[in-house]
Amino acid sequence: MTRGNGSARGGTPPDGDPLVRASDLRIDLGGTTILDGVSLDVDTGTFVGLIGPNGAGKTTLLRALNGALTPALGRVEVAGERIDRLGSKAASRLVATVPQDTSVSFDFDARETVRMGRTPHLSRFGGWSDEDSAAVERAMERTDVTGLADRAVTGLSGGERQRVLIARALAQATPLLLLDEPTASLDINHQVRTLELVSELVAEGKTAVAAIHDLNLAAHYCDELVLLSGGGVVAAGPPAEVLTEANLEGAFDANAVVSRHPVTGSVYVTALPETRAGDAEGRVHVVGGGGTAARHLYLLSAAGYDVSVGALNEGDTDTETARSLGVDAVTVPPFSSVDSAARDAVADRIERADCVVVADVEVGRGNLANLRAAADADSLVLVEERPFAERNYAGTEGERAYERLRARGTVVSAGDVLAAVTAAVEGEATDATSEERTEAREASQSDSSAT
Ligand SMILES: Nc1ncnc2c1ncn2[C@@H]1O[C@H](COP(=O)(O)OP(=O)(O)OP(=O)(O)O)[C@@H](O)[C@H]1O
Repeated sequence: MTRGNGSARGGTPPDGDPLVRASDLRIDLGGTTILDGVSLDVDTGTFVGLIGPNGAGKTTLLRALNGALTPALGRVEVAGERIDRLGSKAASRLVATVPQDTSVSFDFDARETVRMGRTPHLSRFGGWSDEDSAAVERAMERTDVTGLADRAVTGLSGGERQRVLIARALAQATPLLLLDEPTASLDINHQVRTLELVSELVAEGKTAVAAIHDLNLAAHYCDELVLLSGGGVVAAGPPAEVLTEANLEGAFDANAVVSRHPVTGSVYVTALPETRAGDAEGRVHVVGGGGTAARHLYLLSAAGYDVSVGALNEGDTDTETARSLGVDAVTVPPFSSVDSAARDAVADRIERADCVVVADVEVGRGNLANLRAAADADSLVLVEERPFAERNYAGTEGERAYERLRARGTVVSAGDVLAAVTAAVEGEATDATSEERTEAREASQSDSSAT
């Protein structure tokens, strides 16, 4: 992107330039360098999320972007203007900030607080126009604080006060909106409503930069993320490029699994608790799919078992979980059925396993090969969250295969899998006799060869 030479007119950057350009910033506070070598371009009409661990410098960067802090090196331009060289009124027409700390010392009511947002637009004589009043009422409606208008802000809850301060920033009608932890004190409904509102404003042409701790909200709502850590930018770009397991481990020192949210499709981060690898010994193969195996893969791996899973389709959430846990996954391409190579690979895993777990899978054609293969297991644990009798698989091949497994496996609920596997691996018998196992295996083999 080339740099323009012209200066801003009415909050618009010179042609083709980003609205915000921070170049090679170094920021020192209290004699310590907090950020160094930080550069950031934010195009008009984008919603950028600043993420990073506590103390990474998100607030510090926002304060540099609004001109409250002057960098030791580098510069911040908003709409082509050096923000630290503008007078406060001119800067306040370009940038509105919703601070992290919403405590206020003044005893205004909510409407008066929102009206403060209009100050940079008032004439020298303080004339108050219909447009100013309309901007205040509109900002209060959009942040759902009209009902609080006459309440003293000091008497509002933290979340209510935060929404009033967002309204004040909206009333300021600036091209750039900076928000420091805008959802920190909000209930789940107002978290979503606030970020939906920011998204709407961005769709209408505003530009927003927000420090957001909740990585999943950030991934869902922001166009781009900037990951700060160790005094600099570790990664920047679309959420899927920034929220990788390697980046999260490097920046947060956290063990996290990155997948897609099953409902929204957004990148989804699950932080896993710090687990010391358990000392369980043995091999466990899991049959799953569609997320049914994920929890078992995690718990069995954490317990110390050598875990394999499959066959799964590439792209299945269980495949992604297996990959991030380092679990051996037998896979086939998306939407493909289990081919002979995968069948052999699964048979090999099952033969070597001390126990096979069949997750609460859909019993149907997609899993038929896996269910039949599981019949060869010496020790079998079946997970049933819904009673089998309530499922309507009457007469299908899947049901026949599954019934054979049931005849010889231990049926448990999802929470009991680890205990059942441990009992099985340590040699405590499943509730089927060896005679039943042999019969089931023979029936399974004759069934397989018939199809
Ligand atoms: N006035 C100051 N003097 C010295 N150090 C400061 C000052 N203000 C902030 N810091 C330090 O700068 C670092 C960055 O702080 P900052 O508040 O920007 O981080 P943050 O990423 O917003 O953190 P959090 O997620 O906890 O809100 C911290 O180590 C903080 O202690």
